[in-house]
Amino acid sequence: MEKNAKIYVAGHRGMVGSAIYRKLIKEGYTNLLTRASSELDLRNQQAVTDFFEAEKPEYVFLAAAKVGGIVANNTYRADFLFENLSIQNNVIHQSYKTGVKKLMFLGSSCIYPKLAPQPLKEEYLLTGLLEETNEPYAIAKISGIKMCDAYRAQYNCNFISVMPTNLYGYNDNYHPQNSHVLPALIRRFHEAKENGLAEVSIWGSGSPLREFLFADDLAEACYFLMQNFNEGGFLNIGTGHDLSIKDLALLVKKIVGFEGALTFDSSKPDGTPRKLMDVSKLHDLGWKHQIELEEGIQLAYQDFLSKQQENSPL
Ligand SMILES: NC(=O)C1=CN([C@@H]2O[C@H](COP(=O)(O)OP(=O)(O)OC[C@H]3O[C@@H](n4cnc5c(N)ncnc54)[C@H](OP(=O)(O)O)[C@@H]3O)[C@@H](O)[C@H]2O)C=CC1
Ligand SMILES: C[C@H]1O[C@H](OP(=O)(O)OP(=O)(O)OC[C@H]2O[C@@H](n3cnc4c(=O)[nH]c(N)nc43)[C@H](O)[C@@H]2O)[C@@H](O)[C@@H](O)C1=O
Repeated sequence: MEKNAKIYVAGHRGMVGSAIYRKLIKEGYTNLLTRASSELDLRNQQAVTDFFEAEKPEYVFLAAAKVGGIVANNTYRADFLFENLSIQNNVIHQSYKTGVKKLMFLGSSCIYPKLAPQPLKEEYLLTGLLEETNEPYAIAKISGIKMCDAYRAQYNCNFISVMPTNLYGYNDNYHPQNSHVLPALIRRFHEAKENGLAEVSIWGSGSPLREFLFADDLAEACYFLMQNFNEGGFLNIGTGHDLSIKDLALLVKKIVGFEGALTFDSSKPDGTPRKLMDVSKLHDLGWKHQIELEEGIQLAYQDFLSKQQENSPL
């Protein structure tokens, strides 16, 4: 990508979009295009058409989506399907219509079958039933991959797809019910420590295994792949290591400095037992993560605390 290329970062205010935006600024890109959802609702087909015709970006990072944890996915099933299909249909189609040179679509590790062999290889897609709690979101993400491939086949569009594992980092979503596990635990342990609570409740059994990649590492991978990956299908992006939710909780507990006990709330869903990404294709291309989990959680906790002090919305 030329340094003065017009690059649209869709979702630039989110955790992933803001990390990609920071990376592009650091690399000296001077012509970045952004819109908040309040300025441009990507579910609105006419608004997206008008925007692309007026702005004609050359490159697009599609990091705008309706995103949330296991309970949010299972509660707002229709919204996760409709909003994500609308956003990606509009952005991918208008990218084709206006001649975008390259687009990156961000999917998620939830696309894989619930009980696929581990670690998950890209070829395991659509080889089994999906995890029920996030099936709508997964169907939308699988559709995004297939749409990029269909536009490559029919219109020769260079639209690539990447599948990140669970992410965390700066500007994460700390909503008590709708967030993912890692930010949820940072907030819950912090508030328990501040309020002198005796125990903290962890959703589910604590037995599921999850892999976590720091969002700025993901941004590095997205930048690397935007420069070096020009094929159909998709690539896993992760660390290649996972841990149990119980061990994650004990790590967050230690970092936050909460000294009470853990309890496990079996009324909440465990979701997929494990979804460790096979990242050998990405490693073979020459990229590997840099930020390990303990350091990443410390960085995320500092960001959480700074936002608390600013009283900015969590
Ligand atoms: N977080 C995670 O663990 C993982 C995330 N991903 C993927 O990464 C991408 C980004 O996720 P993440 O950064 O965590 O999500 P966030 O919720 O932090 O950010 C999502 C962004 O999408 C924008 N957005 C949502 N709806 C609309 C809309 N209707 N019109 C315009 N913009 C909209 C929001 O804009 P605004 O702020 O202006 O409202 C927001 O900035 C998604 O594709 C997600 O599937 C993949 C794997 C794991
Ligand atoms: C990225 C990925 O993220 C989601 O899938 P998920 O990984 O299952 O999501 P999660 O982070 O919410 O849960 C992981 C595990 O953690 C346990 N857990 C414990 N305590 C809390 C807790 O307090 N909050 C949450 N959210 N989970 C908790 C929880 O019970 C589960 O066993 C989907 O968006 C999916 O579509 C997707 O793409």
